Amino acid sequence: MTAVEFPPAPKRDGLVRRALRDPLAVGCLVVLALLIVASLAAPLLTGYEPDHSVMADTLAPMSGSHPLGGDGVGRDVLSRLLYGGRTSLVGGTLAVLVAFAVGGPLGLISGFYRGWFDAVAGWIVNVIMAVPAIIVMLVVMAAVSQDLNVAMVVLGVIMAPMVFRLIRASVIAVREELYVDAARVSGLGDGRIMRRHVLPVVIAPSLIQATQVFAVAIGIQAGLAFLGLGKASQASWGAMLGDAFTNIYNAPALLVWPGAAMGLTILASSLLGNVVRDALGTAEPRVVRRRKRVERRAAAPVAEAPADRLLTVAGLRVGYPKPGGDKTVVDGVSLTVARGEVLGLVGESGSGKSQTAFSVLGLLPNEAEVTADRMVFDGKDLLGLDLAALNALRGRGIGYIPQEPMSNLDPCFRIGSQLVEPMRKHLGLSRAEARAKALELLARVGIPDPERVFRSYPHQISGGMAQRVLIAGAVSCDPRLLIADEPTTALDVTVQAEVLDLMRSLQQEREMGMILVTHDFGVVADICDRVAVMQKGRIVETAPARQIFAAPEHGYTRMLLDSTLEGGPARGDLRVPDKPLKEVTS
Ligand SMILES: Nc1ncnc2c1ncn2[C@@H]1O[C@H](COP(=O)(O)OP(=O)(O)OP(=O)(O)O)[C@@H](O)[C@H]1O
Repeated sequence: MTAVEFPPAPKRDGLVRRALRDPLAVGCLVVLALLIVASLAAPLLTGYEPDHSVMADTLAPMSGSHPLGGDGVGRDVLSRLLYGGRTSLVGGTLAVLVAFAVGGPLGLISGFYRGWFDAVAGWIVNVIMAVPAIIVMLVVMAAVSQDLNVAMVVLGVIMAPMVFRLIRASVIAVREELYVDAARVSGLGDGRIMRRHVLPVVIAPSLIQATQVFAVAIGIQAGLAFLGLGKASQASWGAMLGDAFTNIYNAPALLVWPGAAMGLTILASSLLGNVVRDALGTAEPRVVRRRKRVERRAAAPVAEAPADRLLTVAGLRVGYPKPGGDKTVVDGVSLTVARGEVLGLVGESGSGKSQTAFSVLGLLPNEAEVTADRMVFDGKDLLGLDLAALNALRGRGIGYIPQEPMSNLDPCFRIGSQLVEPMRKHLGLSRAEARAKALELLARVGIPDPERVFRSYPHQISGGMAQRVLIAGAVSCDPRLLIADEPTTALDVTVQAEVLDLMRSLQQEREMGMILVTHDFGVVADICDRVAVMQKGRIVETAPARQIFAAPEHGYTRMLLDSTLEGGPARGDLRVPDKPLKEVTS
């Protein structure tokens, strides 16, 4: 076994700790905290009510009793500044809360489920965005309420589409990540996938958006108050600016205090958003790789199958709508897998192997048109299963080993937590039991220091290790069928052989059926009992492995074998595999 070098497991700091290392963030937080504390403590810091007017104090200079002087109608400027801070901070917060309460859930659901909900939500959002925001607020303030807080609630609704679009885009990006597919395959339901994999990714851009909405809301609120809208008794920085503007030649200093307070608040919250973005490393958009999702049609009646039959697929077709006519990528595929049998699905790139495997897992994209005469797993009609039943089956009944190990582990979570979660759900184990089983499995798949790997994040282990972790995860809930999609392609040659050995021994020890998708006849010779050869979406030949190597019938199979052998012998003597073959009824 290859020795694996572990870098020392660095401790990942939380967002707050990372942000606090940045002096700019500390400065912004101090400014915002001072503003909040000062406005909350207004009654303690000044003895004047903000709308208490004394004619004698009109444009009074700074003094002991009026530290910032008096305004144009004899009100204490300090008092109005402090109480005005309340109006601005409360208004900004209200707008943020409403925008996220409306746009957040809509964006999450639209991005995650798409379909009709996405279409309807998108339409509503477009309508809201077409409405001129300032006119709506002017109408509301004129006809409904003079309260600036009401205007901020309306502003929140008007800004909700921005939040909706951002969250929807983030969710769409993350749900196309392979580790979300892997979580789905391990049988986790939508709620858990949303909580564990989607929300952590959405939080970062949401925080940045929140600071922007906050800053914009404070600016708009000040604009409304500057125009003279809002209750006369409601002190605000905008109203102070309006008052200062009318006295700009007599007392220009009156502009300074509300202007500085507003500028500082907007600057601090915007800069804080930037710091959060940098701390979370979200400056670059995530790369979208591919997406798989289930779409099922009504089932055909299920016929009796032999007792040792684990999987029957008959007449499977997968097509994708294209402008010039549908593109059929799987065309009438029929195959069977017996208990404890390894079926190799071979063929050149693009022949439809993965699409066939993903059909069984129910992980094809929404746009895929999937039909089959029959798809039965262990007596259960897969075509008739709803999403919840399919989730219960994946992981527990059918395990999946993917092609790209690193992309199938969520970089945000420790390996241990990614192994423990499906076991707790499917096997009903306690956290301690699941942990013990995970450590046992990590040792079983040949990981030299299970405790350490359990505590590591995916980036701290090698590709070969990650594939072993995924194999441990795939068998953790004791599935009866394992689907492995080119499980060694992304690994170097020595590790490939070890991983194959591991898969073979696990398969034999647990008597699992297996579909092994590969284009490598060396792998077929190593592991497979039977082989189905695919070309252009069809199975052109199915035969026991020995027969395929000794006497391939189809010209395409001969061509594939010749091309494999051209560069020299593959692993072992491919034409005469020495392992005993199983008798299989197909
Ligand atoms: N979402 C999609 N829309 C349209 N065509 C698709 C989609 N996904 C896959 N295909 C097409 O389906 C065909 C079969 O793809 P599949 O991934 O099953 O091939 P494969 O035999 O597994 O090849 P490889 O070994 O390269 O993965 C390919 O031509 C591919 O372009």
